[in-house]
Amino acid sequence: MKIAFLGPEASFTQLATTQLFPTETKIPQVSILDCFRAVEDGIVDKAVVPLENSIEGTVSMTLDYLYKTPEIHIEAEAVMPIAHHLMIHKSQSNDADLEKIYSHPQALAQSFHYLDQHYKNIPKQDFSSTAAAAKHVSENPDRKLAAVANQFAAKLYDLEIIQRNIHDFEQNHTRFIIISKSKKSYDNSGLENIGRKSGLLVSLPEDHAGGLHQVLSVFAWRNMNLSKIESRTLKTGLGNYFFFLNIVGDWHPILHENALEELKALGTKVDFLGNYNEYLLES
Ligand SMILES: O=C(O)C(=O)C[C@]1(C(=O)O)C=C[C@@H](O)C=C1
Repeated sequence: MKIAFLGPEASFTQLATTQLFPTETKIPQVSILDCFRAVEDGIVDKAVVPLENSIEGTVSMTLDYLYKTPEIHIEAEAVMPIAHHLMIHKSQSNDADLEKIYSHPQALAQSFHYLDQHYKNIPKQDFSSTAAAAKHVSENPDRKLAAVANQFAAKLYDLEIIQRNIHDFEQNHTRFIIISKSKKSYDNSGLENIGRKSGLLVSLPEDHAGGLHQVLSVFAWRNMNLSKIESRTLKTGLGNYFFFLNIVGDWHPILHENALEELKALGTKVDFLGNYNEYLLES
């Protein structure tokens, strides 16, 4: 089996993928979009992508491509603690006169206050992943560059960590999802299972008073507990959104199927992403 992930080696997504699929063939991708494409085109069986971070919120690219590719489902979720470190090339003795700090936009955002306090005037530049940023620093020994990445990237790319744990809040976790075209759910008794949930994408037919209330009442009177509701722009004009919803627990074949039917009867477009396990990974 082939698994795509947002690479390169030593990205946070790779750390998650290795715990979820220790023995499978893992194929790094340059972007989240490439992970979706690899699944869509059948180049891989599954992919692992980040969905949400406890400091910075939703990874909007993942949500957008879940919406755009209705044939792709979620097989499982996995939550992993995230620690960011600031690192430079070993040939640079210190952080004086730093030229630039590179990282994935999520990592820069998760460390925003630290970087603002200590490196306010140093330009920050987005990179496709934290590991790609670390690799770039390692390939430019003569420049005064720094990266925000994890300790495995520092080791792999032979960089010096000059400040540990620079994320702004101690509790920093990222939720990853396994995506595939199969409607199966991923099961792994070797990992800590922390719950079960379903994912749904819902868009309303047109903006009208009480539209969202009607959608939510479908779940409320059936006593279905929502753990997340997020709106995201449809990109068809200001004020047009779709909603990503999580429902806690197992999928009840009658109660839940009826809920889907009722949502459709309200004129909403519903994409059921799956009923799946949530695991806790190690950092
Ligand atoms: O850049 C990486 O290393 C990634 O795996 C991506 C990613 C993300 O998109 O959220 C994963 C976990 C961290 O939150 C920071 C970055």
